[in-house]
Amino acid sequence: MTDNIVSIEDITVVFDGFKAVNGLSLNVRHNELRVVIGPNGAGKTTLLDIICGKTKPRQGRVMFKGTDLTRLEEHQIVRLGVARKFQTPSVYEDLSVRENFEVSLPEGRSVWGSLLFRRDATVAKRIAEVASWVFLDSVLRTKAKHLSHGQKQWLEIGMMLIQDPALLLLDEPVAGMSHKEREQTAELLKRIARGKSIVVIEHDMEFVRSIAHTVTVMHQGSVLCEGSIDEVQRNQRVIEVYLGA
Ligand SMILES: Nc1ncnc2c1ncn2[C@@H]1O[C@H](COP(=O)(O)OP(=O)(O)OP(=O)(O)O)[C@@H](O)[C@H]1O
Repeated sequence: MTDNIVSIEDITVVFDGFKAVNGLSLNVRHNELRVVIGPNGAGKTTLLDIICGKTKPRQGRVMFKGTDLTRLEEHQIVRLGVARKFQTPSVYEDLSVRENFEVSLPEGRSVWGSLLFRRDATVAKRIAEVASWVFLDSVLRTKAKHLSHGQKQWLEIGMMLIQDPALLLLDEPVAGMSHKEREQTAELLKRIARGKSIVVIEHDMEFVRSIAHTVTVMHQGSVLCEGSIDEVQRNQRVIEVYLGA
């Protein structure tokens, strides 16, 4: 029995002859909050794209719950328990916060367009619970378009949580957030990681320091080093890559 929720094994991705990811291997444990950092173009977003099935590698496997995700379609990967958040928040602007949660529920998806599924007590409880986790319980009736940028980021994280995934993939979740919102998001991610695994791409080193269990540094499509934030910040090759970038 492996302690890893996801094992990325020797992945290579080629775009027009260019190796965006080059023989990359990475393991993420259950209930781990892993941060991936690296200079622009290091292949961080491509890594998340491979796990969620958006990009197919030329070589390698991504093992999750005994299944090779590289053989599955994106919607099948979502159903297995992998949720992805892109850099820009993507919420339904004209729907309220509550409705955004409703359409994200596994039950809501099949009737999308009508919103006619039962608003039973279980659904209401689940929405209230998630709304409170992501600091939106007081704005459940507000249309998403009236939320601040930070609140939209939280809403999207809530829309992932409501599906109860085992693994969350987050691309720069605190971009555009205020200092206070960043602190709240750090607390949120730490709380989520008590029961789920998270892989987060982040540039803000103060934020990274506040959340990371282990930091993976990517460079030119491969893992340059892995360790605690202090270990990677002391690493001579990491310093060279960042100064030379
Ligand atoms: N669809 C694509 N077609 C061609 N090249 C691509 C494609 N997607 C990414 N690339 C290239 O692959 C490399 C890795 O890109 P990726 O977006 O994964 O890097 P990143 O580490 O996330 O960078 P950033 O921090 O700037 O977001 C870059 O050189 C990028 O230009």
